[in-house]
Amino acid sequence: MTIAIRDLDVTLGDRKVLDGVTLTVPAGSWTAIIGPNGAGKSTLLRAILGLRPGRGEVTVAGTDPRTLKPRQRARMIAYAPQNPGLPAGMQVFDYTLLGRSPYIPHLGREGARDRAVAAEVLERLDLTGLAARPLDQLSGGERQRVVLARALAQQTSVLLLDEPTTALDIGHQQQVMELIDQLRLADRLTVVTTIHDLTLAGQYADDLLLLSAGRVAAAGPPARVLTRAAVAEHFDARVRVAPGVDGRPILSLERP
Ligand SMILES: Nc1ncnc2c1ncn2[C@@H]1O[C@H](COP(=O)(O)OP(=O)(O)OP(=O)(O)O)[C@@H](O)[C@H]1O
Repeated sequence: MTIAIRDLDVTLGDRKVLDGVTLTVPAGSWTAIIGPNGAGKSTLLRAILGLRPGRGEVTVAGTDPRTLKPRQRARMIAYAPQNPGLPAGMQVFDYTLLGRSPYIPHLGREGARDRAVAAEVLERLDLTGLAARPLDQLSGGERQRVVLARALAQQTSVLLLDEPTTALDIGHQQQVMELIDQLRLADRLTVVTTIHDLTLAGQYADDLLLLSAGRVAAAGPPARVLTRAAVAEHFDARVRVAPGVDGRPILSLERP
């Protein structure tokens, strides 16, 4: 499913948080939204979900998500927020099963297939051993993977992930990014993630969108967007940028 945004303005309170944002994410591709704190990255993800009113065009597979009922939307788009409120006391397995809600009839119960999907997702995220653990007894990184598990259990064609790797150790970062990439290739998922680790973003995404103060500062393949000058200008950081083995940029901080 292709995501298309044209000239999107979003105002929150009295601030214009997104200003004339245009973005196309072709079906089956991965775009990472990067930018400094407060640039509008999470707001843009929520706009793709149809949860941020704004002026301009937003479509997912030709449909404006703002016109969808929550259940319809949840069958099309899965969203893993940055810091979701987790129901304390609920077990990991039951929380993951919530991802199946859009497929369970009203007043109905989940079926064997729903339980199988939840179990499989937990297995792929290395969480099977935690299935019976209450959510309030998880580490930050475990919690983050459980939120992703719930989103993956929705089995949608579009996956929106807000900072999916921030709390993860390097091994789990790699595992999560590889898993997202495998799912994308196997099921032709369209993926949009916000991400602060610029090298990680550049290693996995087809395209990067650099937001700065609500505007698109640069967009395109990682090597074109992640330049020393752009990082200096928009993040106020000094970095060295070198091409990795596959030509994708590797950034390292330089001490001033
Ligand atoms: N409900 C709101 N009302 C008013 N301003 C808001 C609201 N939500 C977010 N903002 C402001 O909008 C701007 C963009 O916020 P957003 O969360 O989209 O940034 P971000 O790029 O995801 O930041 P970060 O990297 O820190 O997560 C920020 O300045 C924030 O303070």
